[in-house]
Amino acid sequence: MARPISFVTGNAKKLEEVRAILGARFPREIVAVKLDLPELQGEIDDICKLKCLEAARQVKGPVMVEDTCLCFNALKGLPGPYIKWFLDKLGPEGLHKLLDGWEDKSAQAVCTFAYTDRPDGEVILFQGRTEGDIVAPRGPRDFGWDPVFQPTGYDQTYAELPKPKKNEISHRYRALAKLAEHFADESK
Ligand SMILES: O=P(O)(O)OP(=O)(O)OP(=O)(O)OC[C@H]1O[C@@H](n2cnc3c(O)ncnc32)[C@H](O)[C@@H]1O
Ligand SMILES: [Mg+2]
Repeated sequence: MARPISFVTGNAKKLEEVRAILGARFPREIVAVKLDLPELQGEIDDICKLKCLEAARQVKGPVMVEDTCLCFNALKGLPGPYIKWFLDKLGPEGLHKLLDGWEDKSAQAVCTFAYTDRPDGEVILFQGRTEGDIVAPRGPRDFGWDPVFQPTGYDQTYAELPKPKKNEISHRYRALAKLAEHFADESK
């Protein structure tokens, strides 16, 4: 039996969604490790790789980490990986206001999982992307920027959509589908 994978995150909501999306079909056991890892500035792939290697150093075994970006097309992809700090300071209303001067309200939610089995190992990335628009906040405020992100083709925000629906179309779902495929092949 392959060793369990530690999912290292400081975000309980991410963990809840990962568990709901992967469900019982996933061939490896996932163990949650609550650590707020440092994130370097830079491009998303590099941020994820370094975060993953740091997690492996601390956990000393197979780990996965995840980084989520919210990229406004009018702002050439910003806030991107810095969305956490923008959200902390501006709140959902402020995120929507950032685009006041722009006609283009489109955005992409991007989720990148990184996996490695040891601190000096290869890091594999799995990325998922969902397109949408930034709207005035609607719906419950229990998870990040969900109230301002309305996925393309829907008239509800992520926050308003029933959880199982979000988990069928989300950036996180799409990234986890790739990760699950990788581990399904590995276990054959
Ligand atoms: O410990 P980690 O896994 O890094 O957890 P974090 O909360 O620091 O998460 P990120 O560094 O990836 O920053 C992403 C920000 O976007 C938020 N976020 C992540 N996924 C989201 C989702 O599906 N819907 C809404 N907000 C989300 C999250 O709360 C953060 O404020
Ligand atoms: Mg973080």
